[in-house]
Amino acid sequence: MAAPDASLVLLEAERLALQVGERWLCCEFSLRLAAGECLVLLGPNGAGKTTLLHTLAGLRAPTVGAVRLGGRPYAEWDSLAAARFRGLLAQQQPDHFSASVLQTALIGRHPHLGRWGWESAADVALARAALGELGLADFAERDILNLSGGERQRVSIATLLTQAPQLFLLDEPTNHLDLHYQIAVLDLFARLKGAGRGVVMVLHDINLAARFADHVILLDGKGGVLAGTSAEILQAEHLGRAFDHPIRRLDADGRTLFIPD
Ligand SMILES: Nc1ncnc2c1ncn2[C@@H]1O[C@H](COP(=O)(O)OP(=O)(O)OP(=O)(O)O)[C@@H](O)[C@H]1O
Repeated sequence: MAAPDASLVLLEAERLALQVGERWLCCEFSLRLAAGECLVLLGPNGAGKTTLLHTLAGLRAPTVGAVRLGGRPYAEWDSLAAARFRGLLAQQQPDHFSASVLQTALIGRHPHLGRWGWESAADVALARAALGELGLADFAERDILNLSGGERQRVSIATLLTQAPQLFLLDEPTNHLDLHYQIAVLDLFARLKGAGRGVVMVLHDINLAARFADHVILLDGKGGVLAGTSAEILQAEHLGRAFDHPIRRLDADGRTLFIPD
């Protein structure tokens, strides 16, 4: 794999603040994600993680401040070019119609297709390879309406891999996944990060955040934000305050673990 070009800034947010209705989800903060880095968004239910992720994805405008993708505001991006640069794994997949797993994974190629929109043999090969990465090689002809929750989540991740963006924005990527696939999926994104991609993900598991994050943004659900390196933010005191529950830090075999008291 090529060494990451850390000088390439994939995503920046400057003096960002977000409001929904009358409520401020977060006060002003800034972030900068370079190629080869992983940022994890943490916080209690309703704190604003998905809203922040969607703002970083350019799906909604910030209330205050600016977001830049690859150095340019979203307004200066053509939507297809932006879809080739950043891809979003949404929290839920609204499936209304039958489609095969392979057809679904191929949706990831849409931003790359030419004028007539036909997928080539190379596109199909990419989709099949992505399904293989997620342990779905034998699922290509299955109907997405008949999959288990974890299988459907893996198809969504395969679709995002098929899209092959520079920057991955993941809303709870471990949703519905068993222990094996939680680690397998996060290891996969760690490898992509090592190859120079960027990763921003919402997680609920503090220990997975400790294992995979370089940077953390911790929302406390009352408008407060802590942003910094993983070591700076993942401290029992900060976490306990944000989650409104005492949390203890344990160090075992060179690993840090956080457990609720
Ligand atoms: N369009 C909207 N109008 C009003 N309130 C909204 C809107 N969108 C989101 N909210 C509220 O904003 C808050 C933040 O929602 P968000 O989905 O970003 O939280 P979250 O941190 O991702 O939560 P969870 O951990 O439960 O997924 C919630 O209280 C939600 O009800």
